[in-house]
Amino acid sequence: MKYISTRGQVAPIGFIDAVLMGLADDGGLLVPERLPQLSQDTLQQWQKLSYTELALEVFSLFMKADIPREDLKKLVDDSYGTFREEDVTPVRRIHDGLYVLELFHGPTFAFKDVALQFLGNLYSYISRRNNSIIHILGATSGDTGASAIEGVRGKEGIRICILHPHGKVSKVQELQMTTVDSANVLNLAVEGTFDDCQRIIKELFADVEFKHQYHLRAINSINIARILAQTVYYFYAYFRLVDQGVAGDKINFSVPTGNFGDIFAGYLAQKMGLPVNKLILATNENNILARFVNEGVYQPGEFRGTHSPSMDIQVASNFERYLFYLYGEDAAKVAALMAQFKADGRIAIEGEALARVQADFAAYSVENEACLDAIEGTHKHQGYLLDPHTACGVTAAAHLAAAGEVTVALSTAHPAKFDESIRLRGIRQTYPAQIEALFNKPQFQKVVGGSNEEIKAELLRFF
Ligand SMILES: Cc1ncc(COP(=O)(O)O)c(C=O)c1O
Ligand SMILES: N[C@@H](CCOP(=O)(O)O)C(=O)O
Repeated sequence: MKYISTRGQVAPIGFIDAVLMGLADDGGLLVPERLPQLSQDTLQQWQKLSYTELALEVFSLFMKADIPREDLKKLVDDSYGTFREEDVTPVRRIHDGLYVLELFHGPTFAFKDVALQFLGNLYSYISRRNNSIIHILGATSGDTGASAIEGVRGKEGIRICILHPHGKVSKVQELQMTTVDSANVLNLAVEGTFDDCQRIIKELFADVEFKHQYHLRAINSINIARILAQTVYYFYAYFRLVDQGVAGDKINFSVPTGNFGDIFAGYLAQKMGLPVNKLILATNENNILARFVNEGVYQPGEFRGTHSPSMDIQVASNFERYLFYLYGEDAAKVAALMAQFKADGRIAIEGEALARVQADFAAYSVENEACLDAIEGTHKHQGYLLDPHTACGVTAAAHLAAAGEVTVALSTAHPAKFDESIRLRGIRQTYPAQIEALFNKPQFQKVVGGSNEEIKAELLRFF
């Protein structure tokens, strides 16, 4: 399998080169040259596989030309061996129409671990195999940073610098990132929003000379490995519902969305042949993506601090990957649209293209109080505690799933990570021991203003 850029100016490259390139050198994003098409027979054979067996099959489709199967198996086993549940991503029934796919049983209690445990091990593997230097630069609204740091802390040949918006992540997220006392970890707390952090790293990656000179690598979902790893649990969830005899022909997935990575993984799974009815896109009040689906206008609005801070995102990285498929893999069209977005700050579509978007996704923007209502209601009536991001997905499903449809809501974080929001409705929870332990540890982070030059200087000192 080769990988190409959404903007068409990168010659096809193999999987390992795609991982190392991160952001495509022409400013676009890498995607598989062609998507595998799964037959009914293959889906039937996969039905009985464990999570790790399934991951190995899916990964093989995309990576087998670059990584021998026994090495890939070891990477998969090591990555998912750190999860607290044997099932890795178990599915729980909330009621007949609603199931929750728990993606938070990894080391940092968020769905990011599913891809980042793998990517951390993969970087280690590449570093050993190619004797290459891995300097990771990432931006986070809280979960990616903690997960990426956990994936590579103390690993030889790897250094990681993470930018997070100062004071805009939850206390547990901040502690998870900043209590890691390791010489290969640098936390920069930027005076700004997540969008500022993401813009800075993208501009630094776009400086191809700088990127190559300092061996900069990405762990955000601009890295295609992240998306591919996240497709696995859509298949796994579907198979578990089939086991329980509730899947019918097709099921809905409801996905809390910020950077458009997680739902884009579901979109790819569907394009590969997974029987999906509706892909429900849930946003919080930072609702650029819901407005795009419902009105056809992609334009950042005013930043809102919400109860689901990890989704306080205006400019969604993976949107460009979706445009590529929306316009029939026409890279010139994508390049023109992204140039227009850079110049005008908006993209507007209508007619047939908008109809295609609305066939691909149903979207709902969840207001702050509605998010808390869902947490309180589900806790009271079903005895299940949702985190605020998951609560956005559950709320969107309640609005957009039709009677008789079955929806799997992706549960992207453990509620303990967002106790500030949950307490607002008088709910008291007990922290898992690993999270409780964080409160007694010293923190290591540097607050920075956030100009590109300042960040560059920090990187040069660190790398
Ligand atoms: C807990 C949580 N839920 C949902 C999301 C949204 O995922 P994505 O950015 O892949 O759309 C994020 C991060 O963005 C997150 O950390
Ligand atoms: N919510 C994310 C934002 C970064 O998204 P990514 O999927 O591109 O890494 C976070 O927790 O950092």
